[in-house]
Amino acid sequence: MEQSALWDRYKKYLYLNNTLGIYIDISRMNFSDNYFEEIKPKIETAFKDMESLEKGAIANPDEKRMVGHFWLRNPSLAPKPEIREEISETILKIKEFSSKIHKGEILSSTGKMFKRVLLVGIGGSALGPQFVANALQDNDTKLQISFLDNTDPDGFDRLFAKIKDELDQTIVLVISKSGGTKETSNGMEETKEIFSKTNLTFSKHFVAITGKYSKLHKLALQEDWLEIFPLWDFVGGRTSETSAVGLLPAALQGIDIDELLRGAKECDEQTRRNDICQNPAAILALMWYYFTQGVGGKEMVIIPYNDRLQLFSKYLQQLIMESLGKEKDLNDNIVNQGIAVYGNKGSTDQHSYVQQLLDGPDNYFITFMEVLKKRSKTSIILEDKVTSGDYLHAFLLGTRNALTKKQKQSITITVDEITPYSIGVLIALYERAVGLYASLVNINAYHQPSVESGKKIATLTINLQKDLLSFLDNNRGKKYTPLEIATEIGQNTEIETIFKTLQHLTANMNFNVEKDNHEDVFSTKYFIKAN
Ligand SMILES: O=P(O)(O)OC[C@H]1O[C@H](O)[C@H](O)[C@@H](O)[C@@H]1O
Repeated sequence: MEQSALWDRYKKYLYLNNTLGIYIDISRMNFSDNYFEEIKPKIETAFKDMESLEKGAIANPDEKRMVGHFWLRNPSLAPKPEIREEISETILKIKEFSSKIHKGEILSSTGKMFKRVLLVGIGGSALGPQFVANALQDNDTKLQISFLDNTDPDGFDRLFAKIKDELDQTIVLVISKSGGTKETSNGMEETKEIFSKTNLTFSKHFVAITGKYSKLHKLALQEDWLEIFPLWDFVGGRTSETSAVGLLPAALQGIDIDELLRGAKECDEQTRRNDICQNPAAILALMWYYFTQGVGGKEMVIIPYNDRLQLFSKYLQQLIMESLGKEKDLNDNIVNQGIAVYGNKGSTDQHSYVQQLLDGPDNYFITFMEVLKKRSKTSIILEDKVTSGDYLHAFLLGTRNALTKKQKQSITITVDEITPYSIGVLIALYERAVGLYASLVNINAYHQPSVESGKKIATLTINLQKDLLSFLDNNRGKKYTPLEIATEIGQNTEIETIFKTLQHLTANMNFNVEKDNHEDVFSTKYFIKAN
Protein backbone atom coordinates (compact mmCIF):
# COMPACT_ATOMS: atom_id res chain seq x y z
CA MET A 1 0.00 0.00 0.00
CA GLU A 2 1.22 3.49 -0.88
CA GLN A 3 2.22 5.82 1.96
CA SER A 4 -0.70 8.17 1.21
CA ALA A 5 -3.20 5.31 1.21
CA LEU A 6 -1.76 4.12 4.53
CA TRP A 7 -2.25 7.59 5.98
CA ASP A 8 -5.89 7.62 4.84
CA ARG A 9 -6.42 4.22 6.43
CA TYR A 10 -4.66 5.42 9.59
CA LYS A 11 -7.02 8.39 9.90
CA LYS A 12 -10.06 6.25 9.11
CA TYR A 13 -9.45 3.60 11.73
CA LEU A 14 -7.55 5.38 14.52
CA TYR A 15 -9.24 4.86 17.88
CA LEU A 16 -8.47 7.80 20.09
CA ASN A 17 -9.62 8.35 23.64
CA ASN A 18 -8.35 11.41 25.45
CA THR A 19 -9.93 10.42 28.76
CA LEU A 20 -8.05 7.13 28.83
CA GLY A 21 -4.99 8.69 27.20
CA ILE A 22 -4.83 5.92 24.61
CA TYR A 23 -4.75 5.53 20.82
CA ILE A 24 -5.14 2.27 18.96
CA ASP A 25 -3.98 2.13 15.35
CA ILE A 26 -5.23 -0.88 13.43
CA SER A 27 -4.59 0.49 9.96
CA ARG A 28 -1.74 -1.96 9.39
CA MET A 29 -3.96 -4.99 9.87
CA ASN A 30 -5.26 -6.03 6.45
CA PHE A 31 -8.97 -6.40 7.22
CA SER A 32 -11.37 -5.20 4.55
CA ASP A 33 -13.52 -2.10 4.83
CA ASN A 34 -16.69 -4.12 5.35
CA TYR A 35 -15.17 -6.36 8.08
CA PHE A 36 -16.79 -4.55 11.00
CA GLU A 37 -20.16 -4.65 9.30
CA GLU A 38 -19.89 -8.36 8.55
CA ILE A 39 -18.71 -9.27 12.05
CA LYS A 40 -21.39 -7.17 13.80
CA PRO A 41 -23.79 -10.01 14.73
CA LYS A 42 -20.96 -12.03 16.26
CA ILE A 43 -19.53 -9.20 18.33
CA GLU A 44 -23.03 -8.23 19.46
CA THR A 45 -23.41 -11.70 20.94
CA ALA A 46 -20.04 -11.24 22.64
CA PHE A 47 -21.22 -7.91 24.08
CA LYS A 48 -24.31 -9.66 25.47
CA ASP A 49 -22.20 -12.46 26.96
CA MET A 50 -20.01 -9.89 28.64
CA GLU A 51 -23.02 -8.01 29.95
CA SER A 52 -24.46 -11.11 31.60
CA LEU A 53 -21.03 -11.94 32.99
CA GLU A 54 -20.86 -8.54 34.63
CA LYS A 55 -24.31 -9.06 36.09
CA GLY A 56 -23.14 -12.20 37.83
CA ALA A 57 -24.03 -15.04 35.46
CA ILE A 58 -22.31 -18.34 36.19
CA ALA A 59 -19.81 -17.93 33.41
CA ASN A 60 -17.50 -20.67 34.43
CA PRO A 61 -19.72 -23.73 34.11
CA ASP A 62 -17.17 -26.35 35.27
CA GLU A 63 -16.14 -24.43 38.32
CA LYS A 64 -19.68 -23.10 38.90
CA ARG A 65 -18.60 -19.63 39.78
CA MET A 66 -19.15 -16.07 38.70
CA VAL A 67 -16.49 -14.01 36.97
CA GLY A 68 -16.36 -10.57 38.50
CA HIS A 69 -12.97 -8.90 38.23
CA PHE A 70 -14.80 -5.80 36.90
CA TRP A 71 -16.48 -5.35 40.29
CA LEU A 72 -13.10 -4.93 41.96
CA ARG A 73 -12.79 -1.43 40.50
CA ASN A 74 -16.47 -0.60 40.68
CA PRO A 75 -18.00 -2.51 43.60
CA SER A 76 -21.41 -0.93 42.99
CA LEU A 77 -21.76 -3.24 39.95
CA ALA A 78 -21.45 -6.43 42.00
CA PRO A 79 -24.68 -8.42 42.06
CA LYS A 80 -24.88 -8.85 45.84
CA PRO A 81 -24.57 -6.32 48.68
CA GLU A 82 -22.18 -8.55 50.64
CA ILE A 83 -19.79 -8.67 47.68
CA ARG A 84 -19.93 -4.89 47.32
CA GLU A 85 -19.13 -4.44 51.00
CA GLU A 86 -16.32 -6.97 51.08
CA ILE A 87 -14.59 -5.41 48.06
CA SER A 88 -14.83 -1.88 49.45
CA GLU A 89 -13.77 -2.96 52.94
CA THR A 90 -10.76 -4.79 51.53
CA ILE A 91 -9.56 -1.74 49.57
CA LEU A 92 -9.89 0.34 52.73
CA LYS A 93 -8.07 -2.27 54.78
CA ILE A 94 -5.22 -2.38 52.24
CA LYS A 95 -4.80 1.38 52.41
CA GLU A 96 -4.92 1.48 56.22
CA PHE A 97 -2.50 -1.40 56.57
CA SER A 98 0.01 0.08 54.09
CA SER A 99 -0.23 3.50 55.68
CA LYS A 100 0.50 2.01 59.12
CA ILE A 101 3.51 0.17 57.68
CA HIS A 102 4.77 3.38 56.05
CA LYS A 103 4.28 5.44 59.20
CA GLY A 104 5.88 2.83 61.42
CA GLU A 105 2.66 2.16 63.31
CA ILE A 106 3.18 -1.48 62.48
CA LEU A 107 6.77 -2.48 63.11
CA SER A 108 8.74 -5.62 62.44
CA SER A 109 9.42 -8.32 65.06
CA THR A 110 12.57 -6.43 66.07
CA GLY A 111 10.73 -3.12 66.39
CA LYS A 112 12.10 -1.68 63.15
CA MET A 113 10.36 0.01 60.23
CA PHE A 114 9.65 -2.33 57.31
CA LYS A 115 11.87 -1.61 54.30
CA ARG A 116 11.27 -4.54 51.97
CA VAL A 117 8.47 -6.69 50.62
CA LEU A 118 9.05 -10.30 49.66
CA LEU A 119 6.19 -11.65 47.58
CA VAL A 120 5.83 -15.43 47.50
CA GLY A 121 3.37 -16.55 44.80
CA ILE A 122 3.20 -17.97 41.28
CA GLY A 123 1.15 -17.53 38.08
CA GLY A 124 -1.65 -15.07 38.60
CA SER A 125 -0.44 -14.54 42.16
CA ALA A 126 2.86 -13.06 40.94
CA LEU A 127 2.76 -11.98 37.28
CA GLY A 128 0.51 -8.94 37.79
CA PRO A 129 2.48 -7.63 40.80
CA GLN A 130 5.75 -8.20 38.90
CA PHE A 131 4.47 -6.31 35.86
CA VAL A 132 3.14 -3.43 37.97
CA ALA A 133 6.27 -3.19 40.14
CA ASN A 134 8.48 -3.06 37.07
CA ALA A 135 6.25 -0.46 35.46
CA LEU A 136 5.75 1.84 38.41
CA GLN A 137 8.44 1.34 41.03
CA ASP A 138 11.01 4.13 41.20
CA ASN A 139 13.98 4.85 43.43
CA ASP A 140 11.81 6.75 45.87
CA THR A 141 9.68 3.65 46.40
CA LYS A 142 8.49 3.21 49.97
CA LEU A 143 9.34 -0.48 50.14
CA GLN A 144 11.55 -2.39 47.71
CA ILE A 145 9.93 -5.55 46.39
CA SER A 146 11.39 -8.98 45.48
CA PHE A 147 9.66 -12.13 44.31
CA LEU A 148 9.87 -15.87 44.90
CA ASP A 149 7.79 -17.42 42.13
CA ASN A 150 9.17 -20.92 41.82
CA THR A 151 10.35 -23.91 43.81
CA ASP A 152 13.96 -23.59 42.65
CA PRO A 153 16.30 -24.00 45.66
CA ASP A 154 19.05 -22.02 43.94
CA GLY A 155 16.55 -19.23 43.29
CA PHE A 156 15.67 -19.22 47.00
CA ASP A 157 19.34 -19.07 48.02
CA ARG A 158 20.19 -16.26 45.65
CA LEU A 159 17.31 -14.12 46.84
CA PHE A 160 17.86 -14.85 50.54
CA ALA A 161 21.54 -13.90 50.15
CA LYS A 162 20.46 -10.62 48.60
CA ILE A 163 17.98 -9.64 51.34
CA LYS A 164 19.55 -11.33 54.37
CA ASP A 165 20.81 -8.09 55.95
CA GLU A 166 17.33 -6.61 55.81
CA LEU A 167 15.36 -9.71 56.67
CA ASP A 168 14.31 -8.18 59.98
CA GLN A 169 12.75 -5.33 58.00
CA THR A 170 11.06 -7.52 55.41
CA ILE A 171 7.33 -8.06 55.17
CA VAL A 172 6.45 -11.33 53.46
CA LEU A 173 3.28 -11.58 51.36
CA VAL A 174 2.27 -15.17 50.75
CA ILE A 175 -0.25 -15.09 47.91
CA SER A 176 -2.27 -18.04 46.74
CA LYS A 177 -5.92 -18.03 45.80
CA SER A 178 -6.31 -21.76 46.31
CA GLY A 179 -3.90 -21.72 49.24
CA GLY A 180 -2.47 -25.06 48.20
CA THR A 181 -0.05 -24.33 45.34
CA LYS A 182 3.11 -26.33 45.99
CA GLU A 183 5.63 -23.84 44.61
CA THR A 184 4.17 -21.17 46.88
CA SER A 185 3.97 -23.33 50.00
CA ASN A 186 7.56 -24.48 49.41
CA GLY A 187 8.68 -20.85 49.08
CA MET A 188 6.79 -20.03 52.24
CA GLU A 189 8.42 -22.89 54.20
CA GLU A 190 11.90 -21.97 52.97
CA THR A 191 11.28 -18.33 53.95
CA LYS A 192 10.05 -19.39 57.40
CA GLU A 193 13.21 -21.42 57.82
CA ILE A 194 15.40 -18.41 56.99
CA PHE A 195 13.49 -16.32 59.50
CA SER A 196 13.89 -18.91 62.24
CA LYS A 197 17.62 -19.36 61.46
CA THR A 198 17.96 -15.60 61.91
CA ASN A 199 16.02 -15.84 65.18
CA LEU A 200 13.16 -13.73 63.89
CA THR A 201 9.52 -14.35 64.75
CA PHE A 202 8.23 -14.97 61.24
CA SER A 203 4.54 -14.55 62.13
CA LYS A 204 5.12 -10.86 62.83
CA HIS A 205 6.34 -10.49 59.23
CA PHE A 206 3.97 -12.76 57.31
CA VAL A 207 0.78 -11.68 55.57
CA ALA A 208 -1.53 -14.00 53.62
CA ILE A 209 -3.66 -13.15 50.61
CA THR A 210 -5.87 -16.12 49.94
CA GLY A 211 -9.35 -17.55 49.56
CA LYS A 212 -11.48 -17.93 52.66
CA TYR A 213 -11.00 -21.25 54.49
CA SER A 214 -8.13 -22.28 52.21
CA LYS A 215 -5.24 -24.24 53.67
CA LEU A 216 -3.19 -21.04 53.71
CA HIS A 217 -5.99 -19.11 55.41
CA LYS A 218 -6.22 -21.72 58.17
CA LEU A 219 -2.46 -21.77 58.62
CA ALA A 220 -2.20 -17.98 58.83
CA LEU A 221 -4.95 -17.95 61.48
CA GLN A 222 -3.42 -20.79 63.45
CA GLU A 223 0.05 -19.21 63.39
CA ASP A 224 -1.30 -15.75 64.11
CA TRP A 225 0.17 -14.02 61.09
CA LEU A 226 0.34 -10.24 60.92
CA GLU A 227 -2.67 -9.93 58.62
CA ILE A 228 -4.89 -11.84 56.18
CA PHE A 229 -6.49 -10.31 53.08
CA PRO A 230 -9.28 -12.08 51.21
CA LEU A 231 -9.62 -13.31 47.67
CA TRP A 232 -12.92 -14.40 46.27
CA ASP A 233 -14.09 -17.22 44.09
CA PHE A 234 -15.29 -14.81 41.46
CA VAL A 235 -11.77 -13.53 40.79
CA GLY A 236 -9.58 -15.74 38.63
CA GLY A 237 -5.83 -15.76 39.28
CA ARG A 238 -4.99 -14.19 35.94
CA THR A 239 -7.54 -11.41 36.40
CA SER A 240 -6.63 -10.68 40.01
CA GLU A 241 -4.34 -7.67 39.61
CA THR A 242 -7.03 -5.26 40.83
CA SER A 243 -7.78 -7.43 43.88
CA ALA A 244 -5.61 -7.56 47.03
CA VAL A 245 -3.16 -9.68 44.97
CA GLY A 246 -2.06 -6.62 43.04
CA LEU A 247 -3.25 -3.80 45.27
CA LEU A 248 -1.48 -4.73 48.49
CA PRO A 249 2.04 -5.07 47.05
CA ALA A 250 1.46 -1.93 44.99
CA ALA A 251 0.24 0.07 47.99
CA LEU A 252 3.19 -1.11 50.09
CA GLN A 253 5.56 0.12 47.38
CA GLY A 254 3.80 3.48 47.53
CA ILE A 255 2.04 3.15 44.17
CA ASP A 256 -1.22 5.09 43.96
CA ILE A 257 -3.76 2.27 43.92
CA ASP A 258 -6.72 4.64 43.64
CA GLU A 259 -5.33 5.76 40.30
CA LEU A 260 -4.71 2.17 39.18
CA LEU A 261 -8.32 1.31 40.04
CA ARG A 262 -9.61 4.50 38.39
CA GLY A 263 -7.77 3.63 35.17
CA ALA A 264 -9.24 0.13 35.15
CA LYS A 265 -12.73 1.39 36.02
CA GLU A 266 -12.76 4.07 33.32
CA CYS A 267 -11.41 1.61 30.77
CA ASP A 268 -14.20 -0.80 31.73
CA GLU A 269 -16.71 1.98 31.08
CA GLN A 270 -15.33 2.51 27.57
CA THR A 271 -15.07 -1.20 26.80
CA ARG A 272 -18.69 -1.72 27.83
CA ARG A 273 -19.85 0.30 24.82
CA ASN A 274 -21.75 -1.59 22.15
CA ASP A 275 -20.44 0.44 19.25
CA ILE A 276 -17.41 -1.41 17.86
CA CYS A 277 -15.51 1.71 16.81
CA GLN A 278 -15.95 3.25 20.25
CA ASN A 279 -14.90 0.16 22.16
CA PRO A 280 -11.11 -0.36 22.31
CA ALA A 281 -11.36 -3.92 23.67
CA ALA A 282 -13.75 -4.90 20.87
CA ILE A 283 -11.34 -3.39 18.35
CA LEU A 284 -8.48 -5.49 19.74
CA ALA A 285 -10.53 -8.69 19.99
CA LEU A 286 -11.75 -8.24 16.43
CA MET A 287 -8.22 -7.71 15.14
CA TRP A 288 -7.14 -10.95 16.85
CA TYR A 289 -10.18 -12.70 15.41
CA TYR A 290 -9.50 -11.32 11.94
CA PHE A 291 -5.89 -12.50 12.06
CA THR A 292 -6.56 -15.96 13.49
CA GLN A 293 -9.70 -16.44 11.34
CA GLY A 294 -11.28 -17.58 14.58
CA VAL A 295 -9.26 -20.79 14.67
CA GLY A 296 -6.17 -19.66 16.60
CA GLY A 297 -2.78 -21.18 15.95
CA LYS A 298 -1.13 -17.81 15.40
CA GLU A 299 1.35 -15.69 17.33
CA MET A 300 0.90 -12.32 18.98
CA VAL A 301 4.18 -10.48 19.45
CA ILE A 302 4.05 -7.68 22.00
CA ILE A 303 6.84 -5.11 21.65
CA PRO A 304 6.64 -2.15 23.99
CA TYR A 305 9.18 0.58 23.23
CA ASN A 306 9.55 1.33 26.92
CA ASP A 307 11.51 -0.49 29.61
CA ARG A 308 8.72 -0.11 32.14
CA LEU A 309 6.44 -2.27 30.00
CA GLN A 310 8.98 -5.04 29.59
CA LEU A 311 6.99 -7.51 31.67
CA PHE A 312 3.72 -6.77 29.92
CA SER A 313 4.16 -9.65 27.45
CA LYS A 314 4.95 -12.04 30.30
CA TYR A 315 1.83 -10.90 32.11
CA LEU A 316 -0.25 -11.20 28.92
CA GLN A 317 1.18 -14.63 28.22
CA GLN A 318 -0.76 -16.05 31.16
CA LEU A 319 -3.82 -13.86 30.68
CA ILE A 320 -4.16 -14.76 27.02
CA MET A 321 -2.71 -18.26 26.75
CA GLU A 322 -4.34 -19.70 29.88
CA SER A 323 -7.65 -18.12 28.92
CA LEU A 324 -7.70 -18.85 25.20
CA GLY A 325 -5.62 -22.02 24.94
CA LYS A 326 -8.44 -24.59 25.01
CA GLU A 327 -8.97 -28.04 23.57
CA LYS A 328 -12.76 -27.86 23.43
CA ASP A 329 -15.30 -25.17 22.71
CA LEU A 330 -18.46 -24.60 24.73
CA ASN A 331 -20.29 -27.22 22.62
CA ASP A 332 -17.64 -29.82 23.40
CA ASN A 333 -16.13 -29.79 19.91
CA ILE A 334 -12.38 -30.29 19.71
CA VAL A 335 -11.04 -26.92 18.56
CA ASN A 336 -7.51 -26.60 20.03
CA GLN A 337 -7.77 -22.84 20.25
CA GLY A 338 -4.94 -20.57 21.28
CA ILE A 339 -2.76 -17.62 20.39
CA ALA A 340 0.91 -17.75 21.39
CA VAL A 341 2.16 -14.59 23.07
CA TYR A 342 5.74 -13.45 23.35
CA GLY A 343 7.84 -10.33 23.26
CA ASN A 344 10.18 -8.33 25.35
CA LYS A 345 10.83 -4.69 24.52
CA GLY A 346 11.98 -2.40 21.76
CA SER A 347 14.43 -1.54 20.56
CA THR A 348 16.16 -4.48 22.27
CA ASP A 349 14.14 -7.04 20.29
CA GLN A 350 15.31 -5.43 17.07
CA HIS A 351 18.74 -6.84 17.90
CA SER A 352 17.37 -10.29 18.61
CA TYR A 353 14.39 -11.97 16.96
CA VAL A 354 13.06 -9.21 14.69
CA GLN A 355 15.28 -10.70 11.96
CA GLN A 356 13.05 -13.77 11.93
CA LEU A 357 9.91 -11.65 12.01
CA LEU A 358 11.07 -9.92 8.85
CA ASP A 359 12.33 -12.96 6.96
CA GLY A 360 10.76 -16.00 8.62
CA PRO A 361 7.29 -17.58 8.73
CA ASP A 362 4.31 -15.29 8.33
CA ASN A 363 2.25 -16.57 11.25
CA TYR A 364 2.22 -13.63 13.65
CA PHE A 365 1.03 -10.08 14.11
CA ILE A 366 2.78 -7.53 16.26
CA THR A 367 1.37 -5.17 18.83
CA PHE A 368 3.72 -2.23 19.15
CA MET A 369 3.30 -0.26 22.32
CA GLU A 370 4.36 3.33 22.24
CA VAL A 371 4.65 5.69 25.21
CA LEU A 372 4.61 9.32 24.15
CA LYS A 373 6.26 10.84 27.22
CA LYS A 374 9.75 9.39 27.22
CA ARG A 375 11.09 11.07 30.32
CA SER A 376 9.92 13.37 33.12
CA LYS A 377 12.75 15.86 32.55
CA THR A 378 14.47 17.27 29.49
CA SER A 379 17.09 15.11 27.78
CA ILE A 380 20.61 15.88 26.78
CA ILE A 381 21.03 16.56 23.10
CA LEU A 382 23.12 13.73 21.71
CA GLU A 383 23.60 15.03 18.22
CA ASP A 384 22.10 17.88 16.24
CA LYS A 385 18.45 18.13 17.40
CA VAL A 386 18.33 14.53 18.60
CA THR A 387 17.92 12.86 22.03
CA SER A 388 17.98 9.22 23.12
CA GLY A 389 14.18 9.24 23.28
CA ASP A 390 14.05 10.40 19.67
CA TYR A 391 15.95 7.26 18.74
CA LEU A 392 13.50 5.09 20.68
CA HIS A 393 10.69 6.75 18.74
CA ALA A 394 12.54 6.39 15.42
CA PHE A 395 13.36 2.73 16.00
CA LEU A 396 9.70 1.98 16.65
CA LEU A 397 8.64 3.66 13.42
CA GLY A 398 11.56 2.10 11.58
CA THR A 399 10.75 -1.46 12.57
CA ARG A 400 7.04 -0.91 12.05
CA ASN A 401 7.60 0.38 8.52
CA ALA A 402 10.13 -2.31 7.67
CA LEU A 403 7.55 -4.92 8.66
CA THR A 404 4.77 -3.21 6.72
CA LYS A 405 6.99 -3.21 3.64
CA LYS A 406 7.23 -6.97 4.01
CA GLN A 407 3.43 -7.24 4.29
CA LYS A 408 3.61 -8.12 8.00
CA GLN A 409 0.64 -6.91 10.02
CA SER A 410 0.71 -4.84 13.17
CA ILE A 411 -1.35 -2.91 15.70
CA THR A 412 0.12 0.09 17.50
CA ILE A 413 -1.16 1.06 20.93
CA THR A 414 -0.04 4.48 22.12
CA VAL A 415 -0.39 5.74 25.67
CA ASP A 416 0.47 9.25 26.82
CA GLU A 417 2.67 8.13 29.69
CA ILE A 418 3.23 5.36 32.19
CA THR A 419 1.28 6.13 35.34
CA PRO A 420 -0.79 4.01 37.74
CA TYR A 421 -3.81 5.21 35.75
CA SER A 422 -2.50 4.10 32.35
CA ILE A 423 -1.38 0.75 33.76
CA GLY A 424 -4.91 0.25 35.13
CA VAL A 425 -6.26 1.07 31.65
CA LEU A 426 -4.01 -1.48 29.94
CA ILE A 427 -4.88 -4.24 32.40
CA ALA A 428 -8.62 -3.71 32.02
CA LEU A 429 -8.30 -3.34 28.24
CA TYR A 430 -6.70 -6.74 27.76
CA GLU A 431 -8.90 -8.47 30.34
CA ARG A 432 -11.94 -7.38 28.37
CA ALA A 433 -10.40 -8.12 24.95
CA VAL A 434 -9.71 -11.68 26.11
CA GLY A 435 -13.32 -12.09 27.31
CA LEU A 436 -14.74 -10.80 24.03
CA TYR A 437 -12.41 -12.94 21.91
CA ALA A 438 -13.39 -16.02 23.93
CA SER A 439 -17.04 -15.34 23.11
CA LEU A 440 -16.19 -14.87 19.43
CA VAL A 441 -14.55 -18.30 19.29
CA ASN A 442 -17.08 -19.86 21.68
CA ILE A 443 -14.76 -21.02 24.43
CA ASN A 444 -14.66 -20.71 28.22
CA ALA A 445 -11.90 -18.21 29.02
CA TYR A 446 -12.19 -18.68 32.76
CA HIS A 447 -11.08 -22.22 33.42
CA GLN A 448 -7.78 -24.07 32.93
CA PRO A 449 -8.79 -27.74 32.78
CA SER A 450 -5.43 -29.11 31.72
CA VAL A 451 -3.14 -27.27 34.12
CA GLU A 452 -3.73 -29.98 36.72
CA SER A 453 -2.37 -32.81 34.57
CA GLY A 454 1.28 -31.79 34.98
CA LYS A 455 0.76 -31.31 38.71
CA LYS A 456 -0.74 -34.81 39.03
CA ILE A 457 2.21 -36.41 37.27
CA ALA A 458 4.57 -34.41 39.51
CA THR A 459 2.80 -35.90 42.54
CA LEU A 460 3.27 -39.40 41.10
CA THR A 461 6.97 -38.62 40.62
CA ILE A 462 7.31 -37.45 44.22
CA ASN A 463 5.60 -40.66 45.42
CA LEU A 464 7.88 -42.77 43.27
CA GLN A 465 10.90 -40.96 44.73
CA LYS A 466 9.63 -41.75 48.24
CA ASP A 467 9.24 -45.43 47.34
CA LEU A 468 12.66 -45.79 45.78
CA LEU A 469 14.32 -43.96 48.69
CA SER A 470 12.59 -46.30 51.16
CA PHE A 471 13.76 -49.26 49.12
CA LEU A 472 17.40 -48.10 49.05
CA ASP A 473 17.21 -47.17 52.72
CA ASN A 474 15.87 -50.62 53.66
CA ASN A 475 18.67 -52.21 51.63
CA ARG A 476 21.57 -50.01 52.68
CA GLY A 477 24.94 -51.04 51.26
CA LYS A 478 23.40 -53.01 48.38
CA LYS A 479 23.78 -51.66 44.86
CA TYR A 480 21.10 -51.64 42.16
CA THR A 481 20.66 -50.57 38.54
CA PRO A 482 17.61 -48.41 37.78
CA LEU A 483 15.91 -51.43 36.20
CA GLU A 484 16.54 -53.60 39.28
CA ILE A 485 15.06 -50.90 41.50
CA ALA A 486 12.05 -50.54 39.20
CA THR A 487 11.47 -54.29 39.33
CA GLU A 488 11.93 -54.47 43.10
CA ILE A 489 9.43 -51.71 43.80
CA GLY A 490 7.03 -53.04 41.17
CA GLN A 491 7.25 -49.99 38.91
CA ASN A 492 8.75 -51.36 35.70
CA THR A 493 6.64 -49.11 33.52
CA GLU A 494 8.09 -46.08 35.30
CA ILE A 495 11.72 -46.97 34.51
CA GLU A 496 12.49 -43.64 32.81
CA THR A 497 11.15 -41.62 35.75
CA ILE A 498 13.17 -43.82 38.11
CA PHE A 499 16.33 -43.35 36.04
CA LYS A 500 15.90 -39.57 35.97
CA THR A 501 15.03 -39.40 39.66
CA LEU A 502 18.19 -41.35 40.54
CA GLN A 503 20.26 -38.93 38.48
CA HIS A 504 18.58 -36.03 40.28
CA LEU A 505 19.09 -37.59 43.71
CA THR A 506 22.79 -38.31 43.18
CA ALA A 507 23.39 -34.72 42.03
CA ASN A 508 21.83 -33.51 45.29
CA MET A 509 23.15 -35.16 48.42
CA ASN A 510 20.04 -34.65 50.58
CA PHE A 511 19.26 -38.35 50.94
CA ASN A 512 22.79 -39.77 50.56
CA VAL A 513 22.10 -41.61 47.33
CA GLU A 514 25.36 -42.47 45.60
CA LYS A 515 26.31 -44.26 42.41
CA ASP A 516 29.07 -46.46 41.02
CA ASN A 517 29.77 -45.00 37.61
CA HIS A 518 29.65 -47.52 34.79
CA GLU A 519 30.58 -46.99 31.13
CA ASP A 520 27.02 -47.82 30.18
CA VAL A 521 25.04 -45.16 31.99
CA PHE A 522 22.04 -47.50 32.26
CA SER A 523 24.12 -50.12 34.08
CA THR A 524 25.31 -47.64 36.72
CA LYS A 525 24.37 -48.89 40.20
CA TYR A 526 22.82 -46.78 42.92
CA PHE A 527 22.91 -47.25 46.67
CA ILE A 528 22.81 -45.69 50.11
CA LYS A 529 25.89 -46.55 52.16
CA ALA A 530 25.42 -48.85 55.14
CA ASN A 531 25.79 -46.97 58.44
O1 LIG B 1 -3.03 -18.40 43.37
P1 LIG B 1 -2.85 -19.88 43.32
O2 LIG B 1 -4.08 -20.61 43.74
O3 LIG B 1 -1.65 -20.29 44.10
O4 LIG B 1 -2.63 -20.27 41.82
C1 LIG B 1 -1.50 -19.93 41.08
C2 LIG B 1 -1.67 -20.41 39.65
O5 LIG B 1 -1.90 -21.80 39.71
C3 LIG B 1 -2.28 -22.50 38.54
O6 LIG B 1 -1.17 -22.82 37.80
C4 LIG B 1 -3.30 -21.83 37.69
O7 LIG B 1 -3.32 -22.39 36.41
C5 LIG B 1 -3.03 -20.34 37.58
O8 LIG B 1 -4.12 -19.73 36.94
C6 LIG B 1 -2.84 -19.74 38.94
O9 LIG B 1 -2.64 -18.36 38.82
